[in-house]
Amino acid sequence: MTNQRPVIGVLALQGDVREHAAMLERAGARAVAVRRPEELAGVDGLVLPGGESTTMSRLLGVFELLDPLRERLREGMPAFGSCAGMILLARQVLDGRPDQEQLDALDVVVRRNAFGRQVDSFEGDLDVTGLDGGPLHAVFIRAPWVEKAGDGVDVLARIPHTSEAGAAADRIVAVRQGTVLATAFHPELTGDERVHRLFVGIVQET
Ligand SMILES: NC(=O)CC[C@H](N)C(=O)O
Repeated sequence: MTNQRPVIGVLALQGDVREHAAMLERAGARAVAVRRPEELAGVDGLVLPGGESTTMSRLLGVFELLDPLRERLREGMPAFGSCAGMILLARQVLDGRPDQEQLDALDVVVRRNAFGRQVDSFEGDLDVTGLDGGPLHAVFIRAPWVEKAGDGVDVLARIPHTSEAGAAADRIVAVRQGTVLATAFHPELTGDERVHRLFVGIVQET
């Protein structure tokens, strides 16, 4: 579907739905909210925003989206998960709730609230593979990190070695596996739509 304006859904159960939609529009897509299976059926790709992965996992069940979403991901629908969205897309979560559901669309193990309770939120500049135009300013909010990535997963960004990084230095915070993209941070909050552009490009190529 190269060169067309793709229709990209934003999972609208929780989180920065409007912000993601605005960034997608700026990046050349048409954004629609997805809350029902019929809405999911009509999109070319899906953004899963941040929020609380335990709650979002429960709401996916309540809104009867869990099976249709798994099915579309299995069929290759492109998806971009930010923060809690990254957790949902992962194969496995550490420090999650035993009953939280995984979509298993990314061959990664993520650690929830990985940066520790003292570090609720922080910001920093990251080099992200595939983004032109210099480092990306990234906002982390009770963020996960990728503890382990499978062979088919491209690591796009890691926490840099700085004096304050401590045990977080080198941790993986952005990944791509085929048509599935995920960031531990919130690119919808900084006014820089490069990550959304990358995702719109993935959808157009699919
Ligand atoms: N900003 C976020 O999405 C936070 C994620 C949240 N800590 C979770 O476990 O799902």
